[in-house]
Amino acid sequence: MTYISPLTPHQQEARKLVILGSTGSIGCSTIKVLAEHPNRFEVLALAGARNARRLAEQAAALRPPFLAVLTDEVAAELKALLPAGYTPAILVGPQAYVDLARMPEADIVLAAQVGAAGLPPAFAAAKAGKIIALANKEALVLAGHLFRQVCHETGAVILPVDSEHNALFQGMWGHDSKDIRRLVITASGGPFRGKSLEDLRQVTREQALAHPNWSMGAKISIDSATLMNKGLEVIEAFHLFGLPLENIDVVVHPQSVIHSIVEYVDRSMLAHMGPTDMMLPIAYALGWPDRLPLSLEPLDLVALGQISFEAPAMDIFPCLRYAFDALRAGQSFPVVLNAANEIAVDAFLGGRIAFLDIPALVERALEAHTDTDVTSLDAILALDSTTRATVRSWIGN
Ligand SMILES: NC(=O)C1=CN([C@@H]2O[C@H](COP(=O)(O)OP(=O)(O)OC[C@H]3O[C@@H](n4cnc5c(N)ncnc54)[C@H](OP(=O)(O)O)[C@@H]3O)[C@@H](O)[C@H]2O)C=CC1
Ligand SMILES: CC(=O)[C@@H](O)[C@H](O)COP(=O)(O)O
Ligand SMILES: [Mn+2]
Repeated sequence: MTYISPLTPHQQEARKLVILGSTGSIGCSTIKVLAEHPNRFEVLALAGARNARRLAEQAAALRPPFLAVLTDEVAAELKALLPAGYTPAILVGPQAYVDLARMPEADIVLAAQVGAAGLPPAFAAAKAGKIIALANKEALVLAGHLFRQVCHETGAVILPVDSEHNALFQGMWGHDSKDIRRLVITASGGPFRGKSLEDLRQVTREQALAHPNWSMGAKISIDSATLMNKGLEVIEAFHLFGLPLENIDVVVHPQSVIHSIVEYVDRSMLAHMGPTDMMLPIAYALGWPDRLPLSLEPLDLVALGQISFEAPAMDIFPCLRYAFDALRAGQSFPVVLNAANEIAVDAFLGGRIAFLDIPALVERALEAHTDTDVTSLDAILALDSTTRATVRSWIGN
């Protein structure tokens, strides 16, 4: 397995962090974790994209020497918002994220940008042999096969932040892979669990964004509503943990208090339970192999009363099935799946297509595709780009 840490336990020196996507939902939860452990971490860099105001607030509190944003306009806005006397270097554009991800001084890169834009920096961190606290699941969906090879070559370590994978990692830690029979990824079922296809024709953007248990960014919230999030997570688990796809299952667990389950060869199952708060997996990844205390409210089991499980309704939410199919069909299919999904989700959020057009566009893109070579980052990014253009042309924008 590629995720054995080179760090010694109970390391005393402050770990130097680069936080990519600091202005997002995961980024903000990360900053709350840091506030509870000010002496354990030193922030070298914070990177947002367009939210200059939030980045300025974070930077004013943490004073990192480097900041990054997507455009010159946002950089100018950011500069004007910084406190007097604090003059960090402000880097601009996609290359800035790559440069920060491979900074020699950095111990850990937290990769929390949304979408395929997160791939080049996460890949640069892997090539530079960093410890990567990975929230950006899309990076593994597109290039999991390349990460595996690069981590092996450079000694880079991927510590999963995605709650299910972090839970699985906790259940696998200390075990040889021959001890593990099956990984069971839990799914909330999203805001439309139990709905019929007829019901789904009518749903609005606001209904789709209203996740029953988690507060998250817009794109992943829509992915949860279509079950594409769970599909992406199956592909993520496949690459992270190296088990055959047949040994990875999904079960709907509407309460989202069991974050995932490891089944061992003797058929015992270890379920990871905890509050539905991303501070928990973030702190585990940043502190690993130590476990950092957090001031979260405990899970009140008596108040919770009951937990339940059911099979995912793949006939109503076919995106989950498309992800399994894409992984079986060949290495380039998940790239197409992801690109089509990103364009479709963006169009849905922009009011240009209906909810059920998301799975329809993904299916059409997969059907139109024949397997191509994706053995380099450039080839992956090229396929990502052409798929986006094709799906945009279908939508008509
Ligand atoms: N939120 C959650 O609870 C979970 C999230 N994840 C994964 O973590 C990642 C982040 O999710 P989340 O925090 O919810 O997303 P958000 O939309 O809340 O935040 C996205 C972050 O990425 C930045 N960003 C947006 N576009 C670009 C771009 N083109 N280039 C560089 N940076 C960009 C945003 O900057 P700005 O806002 O400044 O424009 C922001 O910092 C996703 O891959 C998601 O699947 C995984 C598990 C749980
Ligand atoms: C918090 C987290 O990790 C999300 O990926 C979450 O799992 C989304 O919920 P769903 O189970 O509804 O996709
Ligand atoms: Mn998840």
